[in-house]
Amino acid sequence: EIPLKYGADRLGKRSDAAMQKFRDNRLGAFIHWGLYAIPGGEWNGKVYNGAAEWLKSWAKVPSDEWMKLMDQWNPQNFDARAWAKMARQMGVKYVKITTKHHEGFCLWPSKYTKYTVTNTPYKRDILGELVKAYNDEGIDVHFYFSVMDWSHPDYRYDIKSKEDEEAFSRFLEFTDNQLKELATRYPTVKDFWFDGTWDASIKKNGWWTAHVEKMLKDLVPGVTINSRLRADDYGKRHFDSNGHLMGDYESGYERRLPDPVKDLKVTRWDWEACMTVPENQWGYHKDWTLSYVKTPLEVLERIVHAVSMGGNMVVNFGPQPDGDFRPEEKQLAESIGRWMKKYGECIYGCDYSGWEKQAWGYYTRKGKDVYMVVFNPPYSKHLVVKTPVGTEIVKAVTVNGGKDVKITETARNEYNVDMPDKDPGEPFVIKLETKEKTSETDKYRDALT
Ligand SMILES: COc1ccc([C@@H]2N[C@@H](C)[C@@H](O)[C@H]2O)cc1
Repeated sequence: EIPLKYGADRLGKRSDAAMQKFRDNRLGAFIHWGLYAIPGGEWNGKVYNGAAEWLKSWAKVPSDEWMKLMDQWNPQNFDARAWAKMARQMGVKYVKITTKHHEGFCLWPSKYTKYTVTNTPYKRDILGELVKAYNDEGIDVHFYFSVMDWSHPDYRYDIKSKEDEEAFSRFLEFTDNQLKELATRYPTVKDFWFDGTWDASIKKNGWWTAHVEKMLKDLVPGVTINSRLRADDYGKRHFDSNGHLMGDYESGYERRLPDPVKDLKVTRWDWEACMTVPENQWGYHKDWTLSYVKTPLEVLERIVHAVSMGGNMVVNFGPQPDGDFRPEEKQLAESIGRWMKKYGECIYGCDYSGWEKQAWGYYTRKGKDVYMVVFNPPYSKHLVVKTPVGTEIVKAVTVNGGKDVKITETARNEYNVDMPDKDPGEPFVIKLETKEKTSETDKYRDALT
């Protein structure tokens, strides 16, 4: 292995209680809320179909002009407790909030910049109110933090001169101060999810990313940090130059998921995916007709897909400038919540089963129980299940019905599991209780070929 000073500081998954809680949570929500919600994708009468939180970039708006949006930041319908109730009803166990996105506007009253909620007509500490409201509902709070900050004169995309070096060193100190502020003002924070860390300037300062991970773990015992923060001695990101994951969980699956057959390697580490409901909108965009918008069923399938491979899924919400949510997002939260209420035991605290995926859907596992989450009912009316050698199915029951399901052994380690006689009309779940096979004589005979 290559000797590294700033590579992975741990091999294998974290096994402490805080990480287990991160893992057991499985389903989270993203909140992308900032000045970009005010224009909602439109600038000077032109609607841009790129991601709304990047409008400043698409419309080439200078930062001082963009920050004038602060004078319009006055979300009169903002109600942190209503947001937290919506999250609880959706069944999310944690919420990741954009404390500061690339634009540099802070949802908390930071002392280190004038670009904060304090200097707006609204004044109030949005982040503080949200942390309290979510925690009061038993929901963990994670902080999204963009290192890249378009509002800061000392930010550099690359380091090409002594001047760059001095400016960026000031910028890294500013960033340290903001992170210490977040960790001390909001000590119940459970995770920092870093973004805006792909530039050469960061890759040339891998030491700093290792320092940030250590600083936050000293300030907030148990806190988790995503892999996207980290760069090693040679600028390698996410995985260090020896191929070891940095940070506590892989965070590269943004608007995409690992293939359930070809990418089984991801089951070796912790990972968390995040997704948008339109094709590519994180912040509020006034016109959702510009791209395909996923149905609740399509969102649900992605949630189950992630958990079936040992990952978490974070579903994004882009609140309106008035502080309320658009109807499509309220309906999505309700719909997912109704399903989670009935079948959530196949999600929370579940992991990769190690079983071979079948066409009808996905497996998840909790201890010796394996869940079949059926999205595609077969014409044969039988759900084919292949168990690993040495594992046998003792019993099958419907989740949210508790009805026994008939299983027929059809070959060695193969079973037909009957479909419920009444079509549930929605993705449904069968729980398989398994046990390790006693060594009995095997009545099956392989063909001689
Ligand atoms: C250059 O490509 C991107 C794409 C998305 C992002 C940000 N990551 C997502 C989680 C959102 O915050 C999006 O703005 C940044 C750069």
